Amino acid sequence: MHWSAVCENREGGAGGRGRGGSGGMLPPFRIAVLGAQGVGKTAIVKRFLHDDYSDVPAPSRARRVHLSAAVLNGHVHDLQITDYPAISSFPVSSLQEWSDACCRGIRSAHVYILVYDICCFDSFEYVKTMRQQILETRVLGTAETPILIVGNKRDLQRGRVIPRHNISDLVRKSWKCGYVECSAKFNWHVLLLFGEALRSVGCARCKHVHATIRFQRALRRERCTLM
Ligand SMILES: Nc1nc2c(ncn2[C@@H]2O[C@H](COP(=O)(O)OP(=O)(O)OP(=O)(O)O)[C@@H](O)[C@H]2O)c(=O)[nH]1
Repeated sequence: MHWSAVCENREGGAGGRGRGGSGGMLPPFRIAVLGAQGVGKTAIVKRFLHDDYSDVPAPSRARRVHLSAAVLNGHVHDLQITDYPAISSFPVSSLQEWSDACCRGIRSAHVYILVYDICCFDSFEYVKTMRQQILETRVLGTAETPILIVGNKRDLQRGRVIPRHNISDLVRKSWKCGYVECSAKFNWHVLLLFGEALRSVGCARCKHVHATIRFQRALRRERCTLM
């Protein structure tokens, strides 16, 4: 068994066409990355896709859609990772979603990655509110969309504003969500968090082995190529 990933550099506002419809490939996993301004959403995505990082802040005004593909046990899965700017609220209806260009596609994500900055209390409050709004706007009777909470800037651990165990207990035990702390700057646990996200989507072909382990194994064997 192996896990490797090949990521393309197709980016844009409209999302483009995935490869899910062709050649019998599976439909794309849509991953939405949300969080308050400056928490490091773009840095995380950039680190994951391009192994690149910059200390220069570049505030996003529009959402950015990245298309990539993961090869799982010989099957190609399209990934659509959307890096959203800090939205003021989660759209309550499809109409609201489509009337705000920043929010397009947000309600149909397969997994939400909610990022906060471990040194910024307000950014955790943002995540709390966003999670609540996602739960409230979910269409009744539909399957739950997994939510992964991510504490970024782990390298600034000394400036942490809420003890890790408090957050992790709340998130894991009460919210029943996954929790990962990472540093986009130092590339700590970035791969792990995307592995968690994919695992939570319930990828049929990776349910027996933790997706993260596959990523890491693949990387060790140099089977994972990020272009
Ligand atoms: N120390 C440290 N700084 C980080 C880390 N990740 C991001 N940053 C810095 O935080 C700032 C904001 O990062 P962005 O990736 O632009 O944050 P964002 O959430 O995409 O911001 P908006 O798009 O404006 O909402 C930049 O100066 C980054 O260099 C990290 O892991 N550690």
